[in-house]
Amino acid sequence: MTLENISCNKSFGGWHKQYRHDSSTLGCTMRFAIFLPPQASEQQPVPVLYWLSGLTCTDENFMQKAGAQRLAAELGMAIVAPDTSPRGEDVADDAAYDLGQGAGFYLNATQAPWARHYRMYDYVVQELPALIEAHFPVSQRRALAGHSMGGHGALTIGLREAARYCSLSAFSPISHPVACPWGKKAFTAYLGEAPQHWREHDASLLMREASQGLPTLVDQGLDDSFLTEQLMPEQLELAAQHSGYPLTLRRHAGYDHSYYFIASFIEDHLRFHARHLGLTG
Ligand SMILES: N[C@@H](CCC(=O)N[C@@H](CSC=O)C(=O)NCC(=O)O)C(=O)O
Repeated sequence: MTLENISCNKSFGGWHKQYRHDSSTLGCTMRFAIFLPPQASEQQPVPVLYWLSGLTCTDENFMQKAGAQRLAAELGMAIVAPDTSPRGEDVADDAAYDLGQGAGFYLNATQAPWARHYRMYDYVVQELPALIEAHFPVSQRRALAGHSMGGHGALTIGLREAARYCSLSAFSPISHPVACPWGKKAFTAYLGEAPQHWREHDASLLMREASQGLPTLVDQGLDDSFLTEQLMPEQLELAAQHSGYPLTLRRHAGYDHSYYFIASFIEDHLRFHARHLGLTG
């Protein structure tokens, strides 16, 4: 598998780099970003936090706006940020911001015209970590986090693939997509109209049935314009209470849906993951 390096910037003693590669899972060329802390070496492979971004994002939003590099460098944690969908002229798309390119919803589509390329679940779970672990000085200790659509991705993937991760976190996740407009629209297009095929992509439904769980931190701003109609964190909370899932859900007065909110609390998420990745006590 060939990786093409397209940018390289020193940051807090480590390196922020972007790469392009041909994805066999998605059938297109993909871009991702990686932050490697100064500690990373073949002798000392470091654990990795995978960050899944939200609607309209690329690999760049988190890396440029969240302000995670200083602490990741201190903790000795790599961060990988993939794109949010397959990309390219021959990849199906939609004019709306919440479907198609930039809106992959971290699932494997089953419906035409999406099924050919939209396989972000397999890309995030299998292809990307295999690529990262083969080419960079990182260990197989992984954590998963994300924002909004990416929070939905982090929670649903972590709930279904618990053996692959040490911890999960999310900012403002789409917590109950089977019941919100973003989720219903995307799931109808990608998975078809039958809601029984949607269940395994709904964090609240998965959490409700979970028999064991990963330590999970969720932060939600109370001035988020998407809170009531799209995000529904209370459904996640009810599900965790039902199954005894180890969820910590925090609500923050005055914060909205933006990266200003993420930047305000990213330190807590990195320290939370560092504990569960074995970097700190
Ligand atoms: N109405 C906006 C919607 C796009 C938006 O708010 N995107 C969020 C994620 S929303 C859920 O997944 C985001 O992270 N944007 C990028 C950023 O850098 O802030 C629109 O039309 O764009």
